Amino acid sequence: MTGLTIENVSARYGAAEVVTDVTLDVPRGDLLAVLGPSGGGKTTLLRVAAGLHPAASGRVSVDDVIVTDVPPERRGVGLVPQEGALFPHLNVARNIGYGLGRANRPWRGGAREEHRRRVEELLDLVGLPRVGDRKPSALSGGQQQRIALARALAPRPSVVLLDEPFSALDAGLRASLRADVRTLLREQSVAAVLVTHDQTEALAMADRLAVMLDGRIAQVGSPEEVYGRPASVAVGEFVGEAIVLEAEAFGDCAQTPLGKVQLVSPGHGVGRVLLRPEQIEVGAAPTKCPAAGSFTVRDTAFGGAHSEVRVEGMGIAVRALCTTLHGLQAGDPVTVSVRRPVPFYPGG
Ligand SMILES: Nc1ncnc2c1ncn2[C@@H]1O[C@H](COP(=O)(O)OP(=O)(O)OP(=O)(O)O)[C@@H](O)[C@H]1O
Repeated sequence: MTGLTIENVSARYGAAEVVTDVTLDVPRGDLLAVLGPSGGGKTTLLRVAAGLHPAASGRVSVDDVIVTDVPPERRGVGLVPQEGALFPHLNVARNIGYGLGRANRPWRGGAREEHRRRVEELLDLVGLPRVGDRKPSALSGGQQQRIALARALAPRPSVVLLDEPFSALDAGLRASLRADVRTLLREQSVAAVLVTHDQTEALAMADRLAVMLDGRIAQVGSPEEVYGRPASVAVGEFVGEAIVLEAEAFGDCAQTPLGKVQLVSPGHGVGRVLLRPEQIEVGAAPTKCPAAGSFTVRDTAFGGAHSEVRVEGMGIAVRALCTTLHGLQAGDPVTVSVRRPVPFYPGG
């Protein structure tokens, strides 16, 4: 199943290149999340894919057809922009109808009936069957984004591009809407690209995750790969909380302030390792003869499924996420170890 292919695409505003040599491939039914800091070029990349901004070089294909020079409405690409995407003066049905491209065209044969049926089908699809007559202002933020999605899906595109579609919604609504949208996009078998700077959203929704830093794709992989084996410290620090420690590697292991750690692939010499708070295991230290170089608890915070223990020692302070606090309290001596192998990045 082909979908969207972006090959060696660069894009500029005047002399400034903001997207550099990007290559990405999104099969139908898959969702690729593009995650990156503000100003990294994510929106510009989407606009190039949608045909709303010219590529300075490279090419864009939809279902194996090169569309780099095809106008937006003929590319088979739907766009769900950030908030405020609906026309306020049109009711919901007409907003969706706009996506069907009926503007200024006469009705012929059963076209009117067919159009009405498709709009109803789309309203059902996004779970809002009875709001066709309402104005967008009479809908909640989440409902408006569902309608924006229905409008994008109306002409049965091969590709749907979503530009921070949930950014205006509160956390609870966001979580439920993103699960619904994910299911819907998969059922419709479209190739979807979601642009976001929200790591949780990207990790939760993506089949594959691309991290975009300074206009370039710094890494593409499954969410687990990118989170667990970031290609660089910069990627690791952007995708989730990172603990970066000085290290000296000797083969499969490295010496760090948290003791000896196992490496995901062999390394040598000085550099850094990157780990996640849930990889740190904290245990009560023997009180009679505590080992030299042990750690003490700075503070704890019970958090239900995951509690937080902040420990300090050996000149560093780290935050560990644990499933239980084991009765630990501030000032308690503890031992600290690292679960699972960690990536090593050579260099001072
Ligand atoms: N119309 C424009 N004219 C000139 N420069 C622009 C224009 N739009 C964006 N830029 C610049 O291009 C760079 C990339 O912007 P872009 O909006 O693609 O980034 P982004 O990763 O989507 O950011 P955000 O997450 O804040 O939306 C930024 O430096 C931005 O200032």
